[in-house]
Amino acid sequence: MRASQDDFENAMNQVKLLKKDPGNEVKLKLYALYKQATEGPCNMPKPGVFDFINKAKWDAWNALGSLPKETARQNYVDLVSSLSSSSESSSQGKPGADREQQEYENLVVTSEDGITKIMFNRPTRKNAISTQMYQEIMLALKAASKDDSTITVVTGNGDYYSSGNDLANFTDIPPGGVEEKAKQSAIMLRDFVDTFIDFPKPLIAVVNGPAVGISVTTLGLFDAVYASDKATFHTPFSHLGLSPEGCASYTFPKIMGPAKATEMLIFGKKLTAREACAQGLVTEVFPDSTFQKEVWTRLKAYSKLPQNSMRISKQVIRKIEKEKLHAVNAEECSVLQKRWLSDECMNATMNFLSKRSKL
Ligand SMILES: CCCCCCCCCCC/C=C/C(=O)SCCNC(=O)CCNC(=O)[C@H](O)C(C)(C)COP(=O)(O)OP(=O)(O)OC[C@H]1O[C@@H](n2cnc3c(N)ncnc32)[C@H](O)[C@@H]1OP(=O)(O)O
Repeated sequence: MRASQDDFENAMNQVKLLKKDPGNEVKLKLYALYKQATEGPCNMPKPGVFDFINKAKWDAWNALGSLPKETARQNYVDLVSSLSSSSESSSQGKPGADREQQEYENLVVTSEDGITKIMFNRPTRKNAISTQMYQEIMLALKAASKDDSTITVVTGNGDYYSSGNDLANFTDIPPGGVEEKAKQSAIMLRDFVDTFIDFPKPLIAVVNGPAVGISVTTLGLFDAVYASDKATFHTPFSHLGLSPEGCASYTFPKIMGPAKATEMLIFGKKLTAREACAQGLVTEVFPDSTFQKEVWTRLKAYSKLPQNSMRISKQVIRKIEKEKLHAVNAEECSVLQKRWLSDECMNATMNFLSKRSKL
């Protein structure tokens, strides 16, 4: 049966009631189907390359070609119905699944044997960190800081640990324009990094594969970093017209000395896991074939150590640096707010997003 105009209007109202943000890709699809259903094929002039948000909308609408209005209306209703049912089922909770703490879109968070594991879960995007994922990581870390686990582990699902900031974050421009986006992003980034600085328990990175950008810089704020020998560590900030974040401008020179930090943070030299270990960024490297088994055996043993003692020792070790780290974080975010608006950064991002050029 074809969707009626009433079904279509009901679906439009349902969209506003969704409990979970469906993400940019789905929102673009909804926009395109709505336009096609109400106006027919896209006949607007194509927006300029720097008009990111309108160009993305135009592309999505234009991609529907000559799809009939009735089919677009039906597809819109079907899509909203699938979103409504998945958001209902995820808000109902899962009886018996008490180890899984909360549903996240981009993370899998589990607690077992005194260990809370926060796993990045966007393997098809190499675990690139979307705006929503930054928020989810902050929420998961805040929850882990209060739960009864003794240690917290961050790792990645799939072949990458994380490819860093999702460069599509640059396309989601709010009505206030790109300056407003840069301002909001600087606030978000500062909160994100503050969450790592203030994390009260032993925080351990299990780096299962390559790490890029912010997923590398934040390692300087972890208490231990275990890496597979397949992992690499890459901070291509100059290539992207950017500057360091995650307190790396302070932690990296401190960890590896200014000369080695310069090679990474300014010249974008990619380190192997063994090189990163020799520089002190990584605690220990394991052969990939035995990585998971060896690391988790070790972590399970560490998680049995007295909880309060570990927490207090971390506090003693980190206390003297905390204020400094917060100041460094604030400064890095303020510098980045300007870098994001620079031609160097805009061109590098556009280059990646249009040609998918690799680092
Ligand atoms: C106006 C102001 C807005 C500011 C918003 C910023 C908010 C906070 C910023 C915090 C600062 C952080 C800085 C950084 O992290 S810098 C590092 C950014 N990362 C990159 O530049 C990596 C880009 N990716 C790549 O170079 C390659 O994808 C990679 C080498 C990682 C893997 O190559 P490979 O060939 O093995 O795999 P694919 O490229 O085919 O990847 C599969 C698909 O995943 C997509 N992908 C991967 N990484 C990213 C990414 N970081 N952002 C967006 N998309 C990514 C890739 O495009 C493929 O997609 P398709 O299958 O659709 O082509």
